[in-house]
Amino acid sequence: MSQQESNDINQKRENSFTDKDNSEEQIQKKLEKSNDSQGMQNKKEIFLITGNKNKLLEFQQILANTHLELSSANVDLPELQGNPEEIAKEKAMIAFKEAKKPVIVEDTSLCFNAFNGLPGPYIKWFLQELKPAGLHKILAGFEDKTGYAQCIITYMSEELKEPVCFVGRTPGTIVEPRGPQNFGWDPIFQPDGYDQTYAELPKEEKNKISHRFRAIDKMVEYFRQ
Ligand SMILES: O=c1[nH]c(=O)c2ncn([C@@H]3O[C@H](COP(=O)(O)OP(=O)(O)OP(=O)(O)O)[C@@H](O)[C@H]3O)c2[nH]1
Ligand SMILES: [Mg+2]
Repeated sequence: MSQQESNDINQKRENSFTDKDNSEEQIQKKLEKSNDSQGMQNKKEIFLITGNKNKLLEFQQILANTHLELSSANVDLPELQGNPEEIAKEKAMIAFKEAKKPVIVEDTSLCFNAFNGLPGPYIKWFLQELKPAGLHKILAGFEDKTGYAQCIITYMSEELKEPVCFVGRTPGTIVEPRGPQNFGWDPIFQPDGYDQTYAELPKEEKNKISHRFRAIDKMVEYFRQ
């Protein structure tokens, strides 16, 4: 990477922390507030930074009966380009630098096999412009409608040289939208073995088989040791 490219990336990071809702001061306030929820005993605290309310809700539901106690801060972290693991690791490094304490972040991909894994980590921007129905339509010219949902949770702390990743994948098919439209691409993702989409499934069912559940399960094991 050239010096200029490296400067540009650093500038992008600086800018993302000086947006009006995301100034360094605002972020520090949010992070300090989250420290108030400490003081739990016999439970290990994990600190999640995400700007996505629905993700946070699923984390809370899935972790409810585990030895992990979740606290969180609502910050939409910058995401650089790269493959899903690179993006997730970089996101964790930025989060750790800001939080100055052990932190987890999560990055979700929706991958189409006909597109060799794209849109992948860029699904957020595709979804924003095309909506779930348009996402299904872009596969019209392809016979293969299969894909997978992937969640990468990344943990970073002072003891680690680099972030640790926990990857969860759920295979499925991209279908016409069915079910409530309140969470992302849930209405177009039908997991293998089910005739309902993520959106149509009761939340308890989604949380037993989802990409997020599978990644969280690996993380819970890691923290048990
Ligand atoms: O139907 C869905 N079921 C899910 O289980 C799910 N998990 C994430 N998403 C969406 O996929 C994109 C990921 O981007 P993403 O990982 O960068 O998330 P984000 O930017 O919203 O939050 P964060 O990065 O602050 O944590 C965003 O559009 C999310 O809304 C989901 N949609
Ligand atoms: Mg994001």
